[in-house]
Amino acid sequence: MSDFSPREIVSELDRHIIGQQDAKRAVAIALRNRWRRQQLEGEMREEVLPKNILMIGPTGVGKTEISRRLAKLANAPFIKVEATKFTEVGYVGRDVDQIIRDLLEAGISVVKDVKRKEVKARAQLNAEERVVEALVGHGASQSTKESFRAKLRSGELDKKEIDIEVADNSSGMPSFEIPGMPGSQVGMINLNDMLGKAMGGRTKSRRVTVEDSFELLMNEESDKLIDTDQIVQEAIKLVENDGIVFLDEIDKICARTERAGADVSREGVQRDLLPLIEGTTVGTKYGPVKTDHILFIASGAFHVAKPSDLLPELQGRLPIRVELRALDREDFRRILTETKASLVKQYVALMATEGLEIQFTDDAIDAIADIAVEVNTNVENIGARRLSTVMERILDEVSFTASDQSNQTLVVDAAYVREHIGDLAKNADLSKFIL
Ligand SMILES: Nc1ncnc2c1ncn2[C@@H]1O[C@H](COP(=O)(O)OP(=O)(O)OP(=O)(O)O)[C@@H](O)[C@H]1O
Repeated sequence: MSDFSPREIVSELDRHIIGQQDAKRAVAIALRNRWRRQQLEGEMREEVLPKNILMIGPTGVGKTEISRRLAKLANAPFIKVEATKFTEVGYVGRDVDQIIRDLLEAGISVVKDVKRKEVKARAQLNAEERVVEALVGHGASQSTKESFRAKLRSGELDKKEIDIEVADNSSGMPSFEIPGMPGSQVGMINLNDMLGKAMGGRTKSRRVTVEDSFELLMNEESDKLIDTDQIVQEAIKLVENDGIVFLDEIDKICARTERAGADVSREGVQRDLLPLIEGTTVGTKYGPVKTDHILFIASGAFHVAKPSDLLPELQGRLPIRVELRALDREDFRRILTETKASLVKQYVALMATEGLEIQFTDDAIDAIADIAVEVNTNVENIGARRLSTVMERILDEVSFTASDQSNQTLVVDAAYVREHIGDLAKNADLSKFIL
């Protein structure tokens, strides 16, 4: 859990996302409130529920990005789910609880990463010991071992091939799921695990170079040092207290009174989601997970349906409303140049690996922003996502030829941009396919 103040959270988000201050502010408060809750004791701590957020705004303006960055900042487990996934044909009560199971898997990865880092130094030593043994054999004297260890550390032996024993995870047995049974993973017997344990963990011998053996052995050694049960317990706690679920396209599961039929299932989805948001306990193969304090960020364009079309109970559970505005030309300019890993910076860095220096002039940035606005207006407004397709098109040729252009400099100016987009942007039919 991070102890950033709301102001610090916003300024951290500012490095990646242009504008949308209201949304940044709302998520910053939500995150800080979680920290505040953790400082409370006893009953009060349980009583304080998260103030879930409803983000309203067109596609591609930063709704997901803000939430994802927030989760990263807090090292919180995060998943994005399309609410409409549950209205697809064949839905028949598809398990919304799966959201929480997936979130727990995300939580387990977060905890595992942290633990792996903690034990890295020890795992490294253990892995080294195994490589030395593979090189000199069990019976070798301490002094032989030491001299090989020194050679190993100097990288002298990197290319030498050795045989190592690693765990054999392929049991030859296909894993299976029980189709049509929601929640079938709960308590499902994992045959692979069972067989693995019964046989005391099988190993197989592999011939690899010293260099490659390290990664294999490091993973194995760090997993040995980490207590799996402890990881699961910590992950469950992390998910319950810090988990964030991003529910996209919530407006698409609003029931519109005039079209009954298909909407029955939509309202059904809202009803299914409600307990998760209100707080329930979901069974997972690792144990029960309480959802009371998980933060839900719902989002939608709400072009047709309005937030007031949601079930009243759901409206009540999404008390914080923030609007994200459509992006304009100036925003596009700033997204291209000011964000930490902007597309422009990414292309410059990629081409630099080939020894080709690319310089974007100011008027090139203007031109790219203009084209993105043009195509968004004429074809379909997909927000900042348009920048990726436009940039890809402009740099298509140089991406192909960069390998033959080392030690050169390419200046991308407005003329270059126009030349490589040509009339595409003006031709709505063509742009539909290419941009
Ligand atoms: N305001 C912004 N600043 C910087 N980058 C942005 C901004 N808005 C969008 N982007 C970029 O555009 C892409 C799409 O944005 P994002 O996934 O946040 O869309 P969204 O608003 O969640 O839309 P949808 O509801 O369709 O998922 C991302 O790669 C993101 O980095």
